[in-house]
Amino acid sequence: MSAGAPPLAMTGGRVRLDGREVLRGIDLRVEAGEVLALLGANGSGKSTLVRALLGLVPLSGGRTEIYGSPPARFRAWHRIGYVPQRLTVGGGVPATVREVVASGRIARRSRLRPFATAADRAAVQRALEQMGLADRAGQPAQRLSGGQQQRVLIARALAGEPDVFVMDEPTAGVDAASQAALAATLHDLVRQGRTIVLVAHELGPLEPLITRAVVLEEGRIAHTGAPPAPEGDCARPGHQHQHPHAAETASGSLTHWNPA
Ligand SMILES: Nc1ncnc2c1ncn2[C@@H]1O[C@H](COP(=O)(O)OP(=O)(O)OP(=O)(O)O)[C@@H](O)[C@H]1O
Repeated sequence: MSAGAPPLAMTGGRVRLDGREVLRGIDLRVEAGEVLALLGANGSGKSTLVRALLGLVPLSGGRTEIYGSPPARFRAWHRIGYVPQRLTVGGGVPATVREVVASGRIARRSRLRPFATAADRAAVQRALEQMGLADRAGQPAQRLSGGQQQRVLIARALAGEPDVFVMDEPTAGVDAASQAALAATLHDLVRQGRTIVLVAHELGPLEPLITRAVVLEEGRIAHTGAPPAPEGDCARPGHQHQHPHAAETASGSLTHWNPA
């Protein structure tokens, strides 16, 4: 890990899946304190990109670094909180909501401190409360609804108190009240200087937090620029944010982007 290296940096990143090039030369550097939204149509490569940034999908070309280290050599995983698109923990195992959320602390364990501490328990409880799950802590996670399970995954990442959150569609299937709770929680984290990368189709209440938007099209970065500005019609209550203007570049508006 090199001092001053950005949290995430990919250069010429390529990913091939089933013989098809899904990412085609991605240059993306995420600076500390940014709140980056990855936008784009279904299948444009957003999930693959966040997974590749974390080394969960191997690159077929280019390179990617986490705090200056290739993923295979990166060790400080407690600095990274990943919220995958779907529940991937507890499959077949009747883990409770609290157990799943507590698993977010595991990367903080060490040989010297192998057991859960009071600080671990407090962080888990705080994360459960932030995501409105405290009264469901003892329930099997598998029996929760899709939106509730998504909140469990967010709480798991929050519990780890990472420096960087990488969230793949954190608001998908999550009700309005929980989206607002997530926005408030992320707002606090941003004020504390945390870095957030999130994939989204609909930014909803997260929109004011976004500092940069990157739009993917068929595995390439088509546009990058300022976050959507809620003005005029967009400021109307109930406006459906489809955002063809989602990422206005300094050099001009992004009129070509049409979300699927
Ligand atoms: N394991 C895999 N094997 C083969 N192809 C895959 C695999 N995972 C994803 N793909 C393909 O890669 C492309 C990009 O998928 P990805 O899930 O990254 O898109 P996305 O932008 O996140 O889409 P969505 O908005 O629907 O979540 C798609 O065409 C998809 O079919």
